[in-house]
Amino acid sequence: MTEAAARVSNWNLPNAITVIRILLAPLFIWMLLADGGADTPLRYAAAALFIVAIATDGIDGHIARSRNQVTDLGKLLDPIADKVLTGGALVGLSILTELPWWVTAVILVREIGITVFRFAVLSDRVIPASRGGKLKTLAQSIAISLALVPFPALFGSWFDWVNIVTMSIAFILTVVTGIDYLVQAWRLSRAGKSAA
Ligand SMILES: O=P(O)(O)OC[C@H](O)CO
Repeated sequence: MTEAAARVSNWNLPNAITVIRILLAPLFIWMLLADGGADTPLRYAAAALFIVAIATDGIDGHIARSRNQVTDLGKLLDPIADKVLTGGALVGLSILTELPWWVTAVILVREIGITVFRFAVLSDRVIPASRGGKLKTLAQSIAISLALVPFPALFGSWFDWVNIVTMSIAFILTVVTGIDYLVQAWRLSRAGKSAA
């Protein structure tokens, strides 16, 4: 744990917002699947809840920095909250057959992999989200938000292409930033071996 982060209490507003984001995920997934994904008010409500919950990602980080309430717990929990929400949405969309399972599987393997990596090195250091990781989460959030609102039913099937393009960008960024973390992990393990 870093010394500065160790002095700040974990009981603070930014961490509370992050925990609320995690707790909202099961409700969101239930709302998405309850009507079988049909174009009903519940589907729109699920999309709205996802957008509000994922938007707080920037808010908790901003509050933490502006109030000097950055904690190691927050650095660890924040990416987990994002992954619970985005992962839940991707699994939900695949269950509804609106997104191929292989896309969801590759993204989940990357997201779970980096989380395991974060916990594996926890005794040495906390690995915060990289710039690339933040950009990837933004791209995923946009792609998933667009996929959750049944835009093709509203505006026509050309909107399917908007979904394919935005999800492809999110997918590529997910894989590229995942490889970047793998390189980091490899460098860390080499540094550890040469220090031993
Ligand atoms: O790619 P990660 O695991 O660093 O996650 C990035 C975070 O979700 C950004 O808030």
